[in-house]
Amino acid sequence: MSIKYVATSKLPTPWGIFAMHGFEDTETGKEHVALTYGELDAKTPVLGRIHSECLTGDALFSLRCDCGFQLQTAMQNIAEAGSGFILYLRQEGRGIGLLNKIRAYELQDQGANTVEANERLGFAADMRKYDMIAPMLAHIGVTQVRLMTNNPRKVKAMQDVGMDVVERVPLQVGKNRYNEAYLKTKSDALGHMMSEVHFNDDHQD
Ligand SMILES: Nc1nc2c(ncn2[C@@H]2O[C@H](COP(=O)(O)OP(=O)(O)OP(=O)(O)O)[C@@H](O)[C@H]2O)c(=O)[nH]1
Repeated sequence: MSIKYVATSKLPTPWGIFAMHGFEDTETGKEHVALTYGELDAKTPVLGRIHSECLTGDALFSLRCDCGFQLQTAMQNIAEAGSGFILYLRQEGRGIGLLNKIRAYELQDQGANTVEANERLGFAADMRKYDMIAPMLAHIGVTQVRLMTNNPRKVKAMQDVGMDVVERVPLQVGKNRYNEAYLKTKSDALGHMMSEVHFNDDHQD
């Protein structure tokens, strides 16, 4: 893994003006982004999130998952806190890629759950790796984190690269009639800590 910093620009959003830092994995060609807000101080715990790409949820308003809701809430929380970061990692579909995720969704439309669908396609339930986060966090100057996630594997990934995760901040938003079973499988089979996901089912057919 070789991560190269490329450039930084402003990213105005509904929640405030973030800075957007672009990185390239020169071995795989994958392009990753770190968003930062406010001043980050290596001596102070920073509110942050590692977010894996979900084109359908983050950009296409899908209600099949909670991804878009989590991303927006994380950005809002960071802006309200006055500082923070999001590492936006290009590992779509828990690492299987967009087209395979659509294949998996096709199987889920026929009754498989999110784990079974991956496995029927010959993939592990979660193929993600987090080795790119160390150079990205080093670049933005973060060492202590209040990590917004329900996923214990992300906490471990941070700790494995030497980050001090001073707190796990639950990010339980976006539950609706279309993703209820998906969230239950994440909790039952993938170990996500999701006891109190907020039910915001105001979406009609
Ligand atoms: N293979 C597969 N991937 C999915 C499905 N639904 C969502 N995803 C992907 O799951 C990933 C979710 O990423 P995150 O929201 O960062 O992480 P998480 O593991 O849910 O953990 P949190 O930090 O608690 O949100 C994204 O890469 C999505 O594209 C699905 O049904 N099948």
